[in-house]
Amino acid sequence: MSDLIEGFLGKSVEGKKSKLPAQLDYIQSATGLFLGLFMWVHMFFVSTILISKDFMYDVVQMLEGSMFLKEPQPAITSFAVLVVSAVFIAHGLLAMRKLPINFRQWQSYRTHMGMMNHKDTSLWFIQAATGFVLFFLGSAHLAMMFAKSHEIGPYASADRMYTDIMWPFYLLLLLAVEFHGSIGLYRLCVKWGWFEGANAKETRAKLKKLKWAITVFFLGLGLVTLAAYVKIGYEHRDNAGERYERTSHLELRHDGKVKA
Ligand code: HEM
Ligand code: HEM
Repeated sequence: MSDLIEGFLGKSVEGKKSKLPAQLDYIQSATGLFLGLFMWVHMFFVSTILISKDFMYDVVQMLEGSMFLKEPQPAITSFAVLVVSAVFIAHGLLAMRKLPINFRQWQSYRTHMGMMNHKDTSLWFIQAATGFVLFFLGSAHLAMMFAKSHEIGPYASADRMYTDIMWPFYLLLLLAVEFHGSIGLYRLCVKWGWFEGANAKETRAKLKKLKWAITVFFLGLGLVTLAAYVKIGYEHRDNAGERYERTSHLELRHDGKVKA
């Protein structure tokens, strides 16, 4: 009954407003923070190809449990994808509350943005637009990684980029996620007053510089990594589909021994 009254009047029987919007905002920030930090770790894993094919191969095997299991299990990757997807979906659903949903709201936002000419308001626009792109491309990537977790490796990933012509998809995803993620983390710091210190204005200027440095670093790293996969895919084009074999046969086994 009390739900019904609140549903009609927007207030509880005692006249209090629901705490739910604030709680939803909190969950949105927490999921955003998780995804933002996950993407940093993810970019380091993916860019191991820049060190060597063997190194990327070893890292993939390790993430598939080679240190503990007799045989590496790609199902572990699929499980990790499910966990990340759950957070991704929760974040996307909650974020949708913030998007202008009809022409009137959209017009009003644009007018305010133009009149205020305030950089942080314009940043929100970039975040909403890149979030919309991520909704499609991010979901497709996660579905692909879930279904093809056994096809991750120096050759399998590179063949996907070049022979399966997935590099334009990854280029768009990379641009969207890097801008969205670093703007998001910056906005999180401002929103919750993290690292505020004595002079909030000064901190905001510093945070903004840091945000740009992080965007440039991860975008640069991502582009070089993408180029490396495309190059390997191009060189491997006549043997696309063939799996990578380690060049040196030193391998750390699940029992802790080194196999030659
Ligand atoms: C389904 C795809 C996604 C959509 C639709 C989406 C959309 C949004 C929107 C509209 C906001 C601004 C919310 C506000 O003004 O309060 C936001 C915030 C944020 N997003 Fe996303 N996003 C998505 C995926 C991601 C991913 C993959 C990351 C990781 C890089 C991420 C990280 C963040 C962060 C850190 C925030 C700041 C949270 C806050 O202000 O409370 N998002 N997202
Ligand atoms: C547990 C979940 C995830 C796994 C296992 C995973 C795995 C991978 C792998 C193996 C690649 C290399 C290319 C390939 O083999 O196709 C890759 C690239 C990429 N992923 Fe993910 N990914 C995950 C989540 C995400 C999420 C949530 C996003 C952002 C929405 C994302 C964005 C990207 C981007 C932008 C690239 C290209 C990076 C570059 O070339 O520099 N990934 N991912």
